[in-house]
Amino acid sequence: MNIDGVPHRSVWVDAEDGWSVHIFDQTRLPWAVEILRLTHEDEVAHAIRSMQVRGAPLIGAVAAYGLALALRRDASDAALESVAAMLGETRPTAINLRWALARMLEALRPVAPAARVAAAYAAADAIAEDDVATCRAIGQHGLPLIQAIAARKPGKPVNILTHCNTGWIATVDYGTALSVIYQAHDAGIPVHVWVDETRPRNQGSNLTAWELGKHGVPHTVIADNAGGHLMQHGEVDIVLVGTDRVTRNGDVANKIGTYLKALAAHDNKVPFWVALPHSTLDMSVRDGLREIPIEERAAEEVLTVTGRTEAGEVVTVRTAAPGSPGANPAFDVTPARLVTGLITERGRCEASEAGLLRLYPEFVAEPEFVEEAAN
Ligand SMILES: CSC[C@@H](O)[C@@H](O)C(=O)COP(=O)(O)O
Repeated sequence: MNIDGVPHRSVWVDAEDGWSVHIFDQTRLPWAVEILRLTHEDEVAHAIRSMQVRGAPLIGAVAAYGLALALRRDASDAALESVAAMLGETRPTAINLRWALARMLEALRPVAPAARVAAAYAAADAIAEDDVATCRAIGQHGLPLIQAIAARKPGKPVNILTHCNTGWIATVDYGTALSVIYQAHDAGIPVHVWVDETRPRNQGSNLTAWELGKHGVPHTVIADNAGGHLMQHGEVDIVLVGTDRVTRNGDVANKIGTYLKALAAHDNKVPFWVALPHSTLDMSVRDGLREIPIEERAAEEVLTVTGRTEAGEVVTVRTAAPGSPGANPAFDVTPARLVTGLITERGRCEASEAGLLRLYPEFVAEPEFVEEAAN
């Protein structure tokens, strides 16, 4: 995608030195577009934990480059295993992190230490390129859903509600749910996006709104609690979200609040679609509610809010009553029964084991490799 006409990806290797890794500091957006240069796996771990990089596919790709950075100093078997384990612990819910590290280990374990650095950059590049192609294809497979709604209401915009940030800066490029929206907008379909602000980290009002604005997509930021009301009044044609992990039976882990949107959509007969790349599938898990680890983040994120003053200063202020404790589960699980369907790079399917196996027949046998990567 691009920022003010300049093409960008969300992670890239420095073109001059050929090894350091660049990301956008997403904790600074939308107030400032700042690029960080990462040179050490500990900086990568910090970037993931502190959400300088975030979004399931992006944290996988950045972790892969983090492993390559580490191997430059020590390419031994022991370093390979310990750094992969360390990076795998940085965030628990998005399976893409473990998927990417498992793929790196699979590629690098058979390679002699002397050849590992080049192989690691090649494997990380392959993960990034795969994500770009995958996310582009997700948009293409989602586009007919928007076209069909547009055909039913000629001359009027298709109203899409989305949660969190699923755009190009949450992936390597294009995005997941937002890839569908970008491609619909680029195809000339009038769309309007209801952007959930997505408390407590405000990925919607900070990042999705910024992305959509830069791309010229009409949108409106709403409080997280407004979606049900809008659906009751016919103001939402479709809900499109991304996900951090989809289980074998089609349960969907995503940013906290997604489940409530799915319930409201179900009650109002609004289609609720989930866009995902193959790297988000966890075919080793059958029961999302019980088996997916839900990240618990600092209560401070809930008790405070960060914004920019009129004078241009970015400040964090306390909004909760002094002394009140907070709780901050960062994800929830939407049961498959509330999901209209899944949009993947291979096409669309129902959120069920049968639907997923139709698109991904290679998973007929249950894999175990994903959890292995973190051990
Ligand atoms: C890239 S789309 C799927 C998800 O990663 C996205 O919706 C999301 O929940 C991101 O959470 P975050 O905590 O900002 O990393």
